[in-house]
Formats: sequence, C-alpha cells, structure tokens
Amino acid sequence: MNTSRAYTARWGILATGGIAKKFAGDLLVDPATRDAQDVCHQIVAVASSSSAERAQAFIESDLEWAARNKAEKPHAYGSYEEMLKDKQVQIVYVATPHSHHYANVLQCLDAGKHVCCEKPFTINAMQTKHLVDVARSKKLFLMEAMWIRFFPIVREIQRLLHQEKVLGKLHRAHSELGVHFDNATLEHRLLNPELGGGALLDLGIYPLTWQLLTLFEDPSNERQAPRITSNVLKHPVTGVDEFTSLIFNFEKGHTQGIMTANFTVRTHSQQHTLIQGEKGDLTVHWAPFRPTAFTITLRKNSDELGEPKTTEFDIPGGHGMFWEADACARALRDGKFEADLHPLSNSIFTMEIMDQVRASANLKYPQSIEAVHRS
Ligand SMILES: NC(=O)C1=CN([C@@H]2O[C@H](COP(=O)(O)OP(=O)(O)OC[C@H]3O[C@@H](n4cnc5c(N)ncnc54)[C@H](OP(=O)(O)O)[C@@H]3O)[C@@H](O)[C@H]2O)C=CC1
Ligand SMILES: O=C1OC[C@@H](O)[C@H](O)[C@H]1O
Repeated sequence: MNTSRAYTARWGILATGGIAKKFAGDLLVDPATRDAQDVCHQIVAVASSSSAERAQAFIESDLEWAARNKAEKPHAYGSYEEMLKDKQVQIVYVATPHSHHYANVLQCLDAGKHVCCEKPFTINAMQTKHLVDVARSKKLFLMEAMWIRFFPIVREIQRLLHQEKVLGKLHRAHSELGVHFDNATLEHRLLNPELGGGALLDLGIYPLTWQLLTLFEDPSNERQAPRITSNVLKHPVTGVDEFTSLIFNFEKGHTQGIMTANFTVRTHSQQHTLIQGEKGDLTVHWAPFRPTAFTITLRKNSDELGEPKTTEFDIPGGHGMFWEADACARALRDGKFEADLHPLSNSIFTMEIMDQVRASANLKYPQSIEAVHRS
C-alpha cells in the first residue's frame, strides 16, 4: 500500500458489539485492494461501556490484532467518556443500539469529535435535527452510516436508472427485507422497545432506502416527498412493529413504491428489490443491506421478456463498510461537515418518514429514548 500521500483518518470505536467488529475489521483492510489511494484509516482507540477488558478483548480476539501486523495497537478504554477525552481520536464510529445513538452522538460532538453513527440515526426526526444543529454549530462532520449508499453497485444502479435510463420511464418499485433471528429473546435489541427495537427502524430502513434511491431520487420526481400509506402489525408481547409495510405515491415522478419489512419470516427471494420501467425490469440481488449483483431484463415486446443480463460486483477483502469509512476520511480531509453521497438531509427525511409511519400506528418508544435534550 502506498500511503505516503494518503490522508489518514484516526478512528475511535464506540461499543464492541457485532457490527463494530465488522466496521473496525474493514478499517484494517488495505485501501489499495479497493483502489483507494487517497485515504487510509487507523484505529487509535476502542471503548466499551462494559469494561476496559472487553475493549482489550475486542482488539485482541475480535480484530485478531496480533495476526494483522499493524504498527500501533489501539488504546482500550472501559468507558465511552474516557475515550472521548483522547486527543488522538479524530472521528468516532458509534455502534450502540438505536436507543443510545442520540445520546452517544451528542456526547461525541460535545467532546469535539467528528461522528459516523450506525443506522437508524436516532429514534425520531427531532433528535436527528438536533444532532445536525449541534454538529453544524461546532463545525464537526456528522454522518449516518447508511453504508449501501457508498457501494459502487448502488452508484451504478442509480446511473443506469436515472442517467442512462435503461428501463425508460420508471413505473414502480418493490423492496423488502425480512429476517428471522433464531435466538432472539424478548430482550434482544430487535424486539425490545427500551432499545428502540422493531422492524421499521432496524430492517425497514433498507427497503425504504431502496425506494429513495430509485423512485424518490429519479430526476423526474424532482425530490418531491411521497404520499405514504402504511400498515403495522405489532409484536404481541413487546409491542414493537413486527411487520411493517408502506405504499409510496411519488406524484411528480408518477411512480408507486411498495416496501415491507419484518423480523419473523425471511425474505426468500434472492432478489429483494424490483424496479420496473417502460422497457423492462431491474432486480437487485441479496442482500438489501449488502447488494452484490443486479439483473436487467428488457422487454422484447409487450408480452415477451428478453434474456436477463446479470452484473456482479465484488466486495474486495471485507464486509463493504470501508466505502463509507473512505467517504468519512475524504470529507475530513476536505474540511466538509457532511458526506456528498449521503447528506444529513437524507437522514432527516428518512427519520421523518419513519416518524409518520409510527404516528399512524401509535407506535411509541419510552419517553426516555424519544426525548430531545436541547439546552
Ligand atoms: N450496518 C449494518 O449492516 C448493521 C448495523 N447495525 C446497527 O448497529 C447498531 C448495533 O447493532 P449490533 O452491533 O448488532 O448490536 P450488539 O447488541 O451486537 O452490540 C451493541 C453494543 O452496544 C453497546 N451497548 C451500550 N449500551 C447497551 C445496552 N444498553 N444494551 C446493549 N448494548 C449496549 C455494547 O457494547 P459495549 O459493552 O462494548 O459498550 C454492545 O456490544 C444498531 O444501531 C444496528 O441497527 C447492526 C447490524 C448490521
Ligand atoms: O443493519 C442491519 O442489517 C442486517 C440485519 O441483519 C441487522 O439486524 C440490521 O441491523
């Protein structure tokens, strides 16, 4: 790797759960493997709210540090507060449950750190707006880690649909994500209202993002907000949304979208998103949160479809979270406070849609995690 001219982002990892392991692992992948010559990453600290030993174990076991042949080992902290005092930490990756994002991001911003926070950004749009105000007032970079937006395959799908117009005029899109967690208990973050559980915030955000990427961001829609109807079926014990479906009318673009999410039955189709236009269809292959291929099938005539053509995309050497990390590094290098490919207005808009769906189903979280702490 030739890092002599590359800008280095110095990361602190806040929380040591499942996704923190994947993201931190991706930070350690040589950027040259994805043809990124201009930025690289260093993990300078890891913090666990459980203990410093847990943070140490994350570095040694989860990241398998010894085998990585890296120069400096990250510092292990036993609390988030302690890590946020570390001057070496430039940007923090927040990987706590949904319920904690708002408070943790505020903590980071108050400590003068740039932030990349896992999805969903917060519990509601008011909280997101507050974080945006704080970041802007402190001139700090802030981004929701909606990682698929940075995948080359997603950029290519948007180019084909919106610029090349391979399908001609778009008509409709169907997107879904259903997941079944074999060992999920009622306390699991997905089922637990105290942790901001529910299908919409955790899983639905992906099929919702596919609707935004395809129909909302179609130039003919001129970014006009859709008219939405939704339906929610709550979990009988914990009351979070177990099944959630939305229908979008994009009036300007004259398209209709349908999305659905749940945490009880898996999406079986390998093709989670289907976009249909006047000339044919484009399907995106599994997974909605980690797309790897798409197929275009053009129509021969009104009754007959032509040969499907599949294009595959590699995710070189990791999980694919390095692309969003590279975007953060470039923004820091360039003195930008938000990412070009995923500006904060996207996150506010997403949270507003999810607020609307929750309001129509009277789906509330405990006040302690819905609150906004403007001083
Ligand atoms: N982009 C993606 O593909 C994915 C994103 N996610 C998102 O990442 C976030 C974390 O998910 P995931 O890693 O699966 O969750 P985990 O439960 O595996 O990890 C969450 C971590 O947060 C910390 N934490 C702090 N307070 C609490 C608390 N009260 N209860 C539980 N954990 C707490 C813990 O770390 P510690 O003890 O070290 O402080 C814990 O390990 C969620 O927002 C989720 O939506 C999740 C999966 C995939
Ligand atoms: O972001 C996610 O993507 C994958 C899912 O399995 C997980 O629950 C979710 O948080």
